[in-house]
Amino acid sequence: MIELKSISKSFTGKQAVKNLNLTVPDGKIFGFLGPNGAGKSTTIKMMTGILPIDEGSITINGVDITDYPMEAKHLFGYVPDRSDIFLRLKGIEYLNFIADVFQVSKEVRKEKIDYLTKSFGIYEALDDHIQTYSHGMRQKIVVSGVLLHDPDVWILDEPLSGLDPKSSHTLKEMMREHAERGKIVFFSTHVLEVVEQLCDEVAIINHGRVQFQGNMTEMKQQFQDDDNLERLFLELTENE
Ligand SMILES: Nc1ncnc2c1ncn2[C@@H]1O[C@H](COP(=O)(O)OP(=O)(O)OP(=O)(O)O)[C@@H](O)[C@H]1O
Repeated sequence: MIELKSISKSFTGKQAVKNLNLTVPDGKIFGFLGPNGAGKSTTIKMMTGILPIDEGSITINGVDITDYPMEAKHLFGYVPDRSDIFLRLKGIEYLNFIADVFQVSKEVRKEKIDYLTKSFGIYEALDDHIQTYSHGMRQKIVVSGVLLHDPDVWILDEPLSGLDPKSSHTLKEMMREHAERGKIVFFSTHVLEVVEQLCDEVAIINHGRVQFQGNMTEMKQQFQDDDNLERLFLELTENE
């Protein structure tokens, strides 16, 4: 379970996240939906310990990210919204580096690297530098790195953007399998359709606050009953 308790974050006077509460249960694909600038990435950066939390606390499977950052970071894998990291490494060097950090054995890493990179169609590019990869290929190598060490909790910031339809389908299947194993898949998106297709549960964020949390049926009902949510719905569908 992931728990965010009354978290806030400001940037030079502007409050990006406001007293936000969220509980993400095990065994679910959980969508974090909101328009551009809603506060999704800022929240995710606090969940992953990249940004310090101004107020409030976050626990990942009971481990506080501020008090026990190393333990917490072993529990999750994170795909950032921008995948332009370690550009000077070759794809295979990056994956071996991640496998070393998370102490994945030689046999397991070979099998997983082969499986993941073949599934995402980047196996042939493993000896090239990440600098030469397209946005989608960079996304795929980062996703492969996360899945390589098999973390219980997946935290994915706009994971499907930039993926071709086949890889997008592959990743969605992997997300479903992970949730079916009782684990957490938490991902952000500004595309309502993705949430409708994929999620068991959703939280809708706007102007740094959670506007709604529930399952798909409840979400549709709320969209009909609530004028503010209906306006937000129109904003979200405009992006599709
Ligand atoms: N480093 C920063 N410095 C100043 N303001 C920031 C910073 N990061 C985010 N913000 C502001 O905080 C607000 C929330 O941004 P955030 O990136 O969390 O939104 P988002 O929901 O992830 O949007 P998108 O879908 O466009 O990625 C925005 O108004 C943004 O301009």
